[in-house]
Amino acid sequence: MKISVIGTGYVGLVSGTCFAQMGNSVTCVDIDEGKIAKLRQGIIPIYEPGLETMVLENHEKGTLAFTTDIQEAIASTDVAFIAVGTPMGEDGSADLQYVLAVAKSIGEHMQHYMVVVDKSTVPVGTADKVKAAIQTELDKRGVDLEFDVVSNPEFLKEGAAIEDFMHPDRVVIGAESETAMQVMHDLYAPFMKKSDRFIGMDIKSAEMTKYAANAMLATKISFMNEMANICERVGADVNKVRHGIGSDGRIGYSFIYPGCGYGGSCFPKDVQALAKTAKDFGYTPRILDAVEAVNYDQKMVMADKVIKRFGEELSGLTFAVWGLAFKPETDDMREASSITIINALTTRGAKIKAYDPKARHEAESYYLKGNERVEYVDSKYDALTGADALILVTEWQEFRSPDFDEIDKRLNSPIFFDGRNQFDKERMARLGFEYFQIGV
Ligand SMILES: NC(=O)C1=CN([C@@H]2O[C@H](COP(=O)(O)OP(=O)(O)OC[C@H]3O[C@@H](n4cnc5c(N)ncnc54)[C@H](O)[C@@H]3O)[C@@H](O)[C@H]2O)C=CC1
Ligand SMILES: O=C(O)[C@H]1O[C@H](OP(=O)(O)OP(=O)(O)OC[C@H]2O[C@@H](n3ccc(=O)[nH]c3=O)[C@H](O)[C@@H]2O)[C@H](O)[C@@H](O)[C@@H]1O
Repeated sequence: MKISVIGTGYVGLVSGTCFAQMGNSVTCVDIDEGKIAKLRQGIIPIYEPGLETMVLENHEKGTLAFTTDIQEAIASTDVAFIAVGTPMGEDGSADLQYVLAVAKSIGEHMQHYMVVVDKSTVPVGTADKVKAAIQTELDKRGVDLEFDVVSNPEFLKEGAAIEDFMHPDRVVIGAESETAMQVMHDLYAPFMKKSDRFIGMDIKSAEMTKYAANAMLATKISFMNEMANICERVGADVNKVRHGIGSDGRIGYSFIYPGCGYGGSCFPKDVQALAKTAKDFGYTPRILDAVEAVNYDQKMVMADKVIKRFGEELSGLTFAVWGLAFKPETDDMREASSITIINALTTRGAKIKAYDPKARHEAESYYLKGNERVEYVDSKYDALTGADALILVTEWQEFRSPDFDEIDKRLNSPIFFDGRNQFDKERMARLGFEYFQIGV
């Protein structure tokens, strides 16, 4: 099939590349000229395992093209995906301006029947708005063209995006017409050779499915963080409790890791957007509000432990921070807990020596830009030299079996704050560390 993917970010670039990998002819469109110029030169603007090789291969083969010209891209397109951002607006709702701008452009340039697929995460009812925006432009042009708008929420995780897209748990499609449903089934069939995991439904339910999935996952995390905070106060160990409850198949082990809060571009904004939708429709979403409130506080838990140990005034102290990205295997720092922790400590006068395998550029150029108390270093051990304690924020694999002698040697004293509960507290005590975890 001939496919256009409009919006070449984490979702658009991964989706477009995976569709090309399956033999489709794909054009990725973006308004960011710098991004498109880089991609044309074979420079991948984000870090995502496995993505670079696949982009380069398909770009060379001619199955994956990049452009800023939406008119050219959709001229011969069967299916156009909208994969632009839906950031959080000031009142918590999803900002649809980018989605509707793309819909308008599609209406301005469409030449034949097309399936327009909304892959961005959007509130229930957005497909109707997309349809109306396209129709308005067609009416202005005085042309009578048929098109279908379909909802196809994306469930990939950053850091495992290629794997998730190539082997999806499910493909959810909300469509009104049989033709569109069939087109989407044909497009995704190669990704579901083992078993058909295609779930067709009405559009509103598909839109809602995306928010329900993210809200459920965020709820599991906030629930577990709340259990951790209770464990800590009553003298229990949340790591043992996690094992104890995860073994129940009804609960399961996934997404019950306590930590210093969830970040990323999706859970924080999607939980709040769903809560806003609920309120707009007259329902008070008590669970969603609590999930968000627990997470807001959780991002401060590690900084609070540092403050409790060293005092409110941190001038003259230096802390090594391992991990800046919101999770391992990505350079994405949107809503990362590291931002809250670092800002809380530097506001109290501390200096930070930070190391992240991939997110340094994002931190330096955007998310911690201007914070002159942060120094970036090129290795995890360099961060420790002369520091008063180590704070682990993101559990990259290279932090899992560190050389504890080296940590001990380089730190002023062996004090370790572990925001992702990576180590056994008895072992850390034997190694001579003053070791702080979450929920223990
Ligand atoms: N990042 C993730 O892991 C996931 C994101 N999503 C959802 O997918 C959507 C996209 O998210 P990301 O890929 O993270 O966003 P992103 O911010 O990485 O990328 C969005 C891209 O759209 C481009 N864009 C904006 N307006 C445009 C226009 N009029 N024409 C062409 N390009 C335009 C931007 O320049 C940017 O490159 C969001 O709704 C998000 O909630 C869904 C599942 C996973
Ligand atoms: O809509 C989206 O954008 C995506 O949001 C999440 O994916 P992502 O944000 O990339 O990463 P996750 O692996 O879900 O992690 C999110 C945050 O939760 C935290 N987390 C995760 C799991 C856990 O047990 N505990 C925990 O604190 C992570 O550290 C991270 O900060 C969902 O997992 C995807 O299915 C969804 O498509």
